[in-house]
Amino acid sequence: MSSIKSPFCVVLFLALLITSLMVFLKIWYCGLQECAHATELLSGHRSLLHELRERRQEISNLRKAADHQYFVRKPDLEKGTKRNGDIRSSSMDEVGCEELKNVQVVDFLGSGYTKTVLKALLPQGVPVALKSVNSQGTDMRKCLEDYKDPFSCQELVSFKLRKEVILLQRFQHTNIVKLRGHCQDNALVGGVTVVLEQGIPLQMIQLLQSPWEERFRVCYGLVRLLQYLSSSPLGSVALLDFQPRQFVLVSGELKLTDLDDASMEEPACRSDADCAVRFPLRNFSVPCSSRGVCEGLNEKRNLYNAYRYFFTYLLPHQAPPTLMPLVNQIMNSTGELRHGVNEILDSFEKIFHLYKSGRHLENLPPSIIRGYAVLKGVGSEGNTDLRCWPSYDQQGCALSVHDAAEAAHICNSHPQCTSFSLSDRKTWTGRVIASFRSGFARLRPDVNSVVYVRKARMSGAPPL
Ligand SMILES: Nc1ncnc2c1ncn2[C@@H]1O[C@H](COP(=O)(O)OP(=O)(O)OP(=O)(O)O)[C@@H](O)[C@H]1O
Repeated sequence: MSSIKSPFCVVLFLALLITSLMVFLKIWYCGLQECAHATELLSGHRSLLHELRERRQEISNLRKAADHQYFVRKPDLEKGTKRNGDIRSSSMDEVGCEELKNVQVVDFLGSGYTKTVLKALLPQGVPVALKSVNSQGTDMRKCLEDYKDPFSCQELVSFKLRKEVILLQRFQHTNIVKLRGHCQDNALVGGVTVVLEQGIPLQMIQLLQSPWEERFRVCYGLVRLLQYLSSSPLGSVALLDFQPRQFVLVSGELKLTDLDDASMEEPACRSDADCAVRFPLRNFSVPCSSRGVCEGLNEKRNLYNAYRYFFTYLLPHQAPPTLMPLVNQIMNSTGELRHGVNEILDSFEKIFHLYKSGRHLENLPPSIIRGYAVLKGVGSEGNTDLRCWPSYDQQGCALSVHDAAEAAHICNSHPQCTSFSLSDRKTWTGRVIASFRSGFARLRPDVNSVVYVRKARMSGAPPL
C-alpha cells in the first residue's frame, strides 16, 4: 500500500511545486513589467518636468531681456517713428480675460501644429483673431503620446503662445500683426488666449493672380519687416520657420503673425564652418566673429527665405518693363545674397518712388492722349465685354494708372478697347483705377466723370 502511496505523493508534490513555481514566476514577471512601466512613466514625467522647467526659464529670460532692452533703448524707441514703420506706440495690449467673456466667436481662421485661430467680435463689433492652443495639433498630440499628462502638456504647448505675447509686446511694426490683448486663464493650467488684429490668411495662389502693384506691396512690406528684424529691440531676429503661412494680409498689407519660432540670437561658433546655413539649392556662410557668433547669419537666412518663398513668385511677373532692370537687380542680389537687407530695401524704395511718381513712364509720348476725344461731365454705365487679367474688378477691366496718358497707352495696346474712364478709387500707391471698355456702354450725365473715347473707334459712339 505504502509503495502505491509514495509515487502518488511524489507526483502530487511535484505538481504542487511546479504550479507554485509558475505562479511565482508569473508574479515576478508581471512585477518586473509593471516596474518597468512605472519606471518609464517616472522617467517620462521627469523629462516632462525638465522640459517645463526649461520653458519657464526661457520665458523668464526672454522677459528679462525684453524689459532690459526696452528700458535701455527707451529714449530711442520713444522718439517715435524710425525708418519704415518702426513705431513704438502706446501698448494696444488691452483686451483681457474680462473682455473675452463677452466676445462672440464667428468663424475659424486657421490652425497649425501648435495653435488654433478663430475670428471673434468684441462687444463693440470689432473683429479680432483669437489664438489658443490647438488641442488636436501635432505639438499637443506628441506631448500626450510621450507624457500622457493633459494638464502639463497644455502648459508646455502654451509656452509658445506666451513667447509670442512677449515678442508682440516688444515688436511694433507695420508688418507685424498687432496685439490687442491676452488672457492667461489660471483656472486652466497654462490656458493662454492671445487677441490679435484680424487678417486674412495668405493665399499664395490668390496673390499670384493679383496685379503686380499688390504683389510688389507684399514684397516691399516683407523687406521692411526684415530690415526691422535685423536690428530689432531684441537683437537680430531669425524666423526659423519661414513660410507664407506665417503671414496674413490686413487690408493688402503683409503682416507676420507666427513668432513662436523666432530666434533672438545669432548662432554661436568656434570656426567659420559653424556659420553655414543650408538651403535645398544653396548654402551660405558668414565668418565666425571674434565674439564667437555668426554675425549677420540671421539676416542672410531671412533674406534668402524671402527670395525663395516670395520674390521668385511675386516680383518679376508682369513688372512694368522700365522697372525690370531694378527688379532683376533685386532678384540677383537676394538670390546670391550679395547685398544686405539695407541695400535691398534701398532698391525697393527706389522702385516704389519711381512707380508712385510715374517717372517710370517718362518715355510715354504725351501726344498719345490726342488720339482720344475727351467727354467731360459724362459717365458710362452698363456692362461691356472687355475683360483683362488681373483686374481690380471681377467684372470688366479695371487697372491702375498714373494718369490719362498711361490709360491711353494701355487702351491702345488692347485692339478691342474703345474707351476708358478714370475713377476716384486709388490704390495704395495713390495710382488711379481706370476702367477700360470695348463696345460703347450707355453714357449718362455725371459732373464728376470724364470718358476718353478712342477716336479711331468713335464712329459707333451713341449720341449723348
Ligand atoms: N491674425 C490673424 N488673422 C487671421 N488669420 C490668422 C491670424 N493669425 C494666424 N492666422 C491663421 O492661423 C494659422 C495658424 O496660426 P499660427 O501660424 O500662429 O499657428 P502655428 O500652430 O504656429 O502654425 P505652424 O504650424 O504653421 O507653425 C495661420 O497659418 C494663419 O492662416
